Amino acid sequence: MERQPITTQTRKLLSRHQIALKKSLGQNFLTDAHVIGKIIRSAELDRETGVIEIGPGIGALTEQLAEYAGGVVAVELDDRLVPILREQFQGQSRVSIIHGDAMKVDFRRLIGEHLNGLTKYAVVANLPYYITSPILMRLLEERLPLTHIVVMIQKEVAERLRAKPGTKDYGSLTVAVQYFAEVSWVATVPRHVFVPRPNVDSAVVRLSVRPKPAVHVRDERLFFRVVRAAFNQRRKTLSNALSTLLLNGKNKETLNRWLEEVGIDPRRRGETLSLEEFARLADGLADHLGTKPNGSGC
Ligand SMILES: C[S@@+](CC[C@H](N)C(=O)[O-])C[C@H]1O[C@@H](n2cnc3c(N)ncnc32)[C@H](O)[C@@H]1O
Repeated sequence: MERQPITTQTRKLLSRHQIALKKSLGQNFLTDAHVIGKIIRSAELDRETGVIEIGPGIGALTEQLAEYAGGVVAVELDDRLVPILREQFQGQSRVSIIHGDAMKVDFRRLIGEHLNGLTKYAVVANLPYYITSPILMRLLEERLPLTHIVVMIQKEVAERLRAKPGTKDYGSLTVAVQYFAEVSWVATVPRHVFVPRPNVDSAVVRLSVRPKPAVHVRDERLFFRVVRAAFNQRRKTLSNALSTLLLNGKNKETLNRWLEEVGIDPRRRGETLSLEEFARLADGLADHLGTKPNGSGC
């Protein structure tokens, strides 16, 4: 019922401002109030929660975030949309519109400047799909004070985030995201609720950020190097994939012995390893290669 008005509103607004949407900026605007409702409910907002929104577009989601959250900082890259947003939220002290690139802005500073005094922080967004993986990794790796992230992303990528070992969707993004957060599926979203309609279906997922990573590792950098190496050459055995990376292909026998020491069969493929096994493997290798203090991961 409510779909028609939002679609009409969106089209009218864009045409009034003579804005042709840019595919290169991932501009597919959400026009379904029910889907917006699902995102909002999953975000569990209250007046103590500050929200960072990435890519507010013309503000359909922003409006609802402002209704329920204690404050909203919305970061939009397209300079044609920023004045429309500023006009729309004029006089609403809880909403700050920032013109900037979500891959570059200093989120910690935005929280300090615009969401000061709130006690919880979340990211809620219908993401521009071309930055999905790097922005999620950025948000998680920087260890921002976020309790959760609720995002609409391409369904295919959402499947990768929640994948289990040994499946085709399981990859380095899965391991990295599940290391930092617990992933839950909120909703599958068909392509027809967007203007313009994208070529793929979408999904809303919630990442509940873990107070501590899912597994303890002694050298986080090495852990992520091992994960990347294992998936870079998915069809290779661990023995082959890791010896290329860690030992320039030399000393495969030594590496096999190290793998066996931690109870991992060198003939296995990396894509079959659970997070716990990757952690055990990385810690075992750290014993032989030396460790570095834990710092930024991937
Ligand atoms: C999928 S649309 C979502 C729009 C709106 N939130 C909605 O749900 O209808 C993505 C938005 O992100 C903006 N965007 C694209 N790249 C961005 C970036 N690097 N930083 C911030 N915003 C970006 C686009 O201009 C667009 O407004």
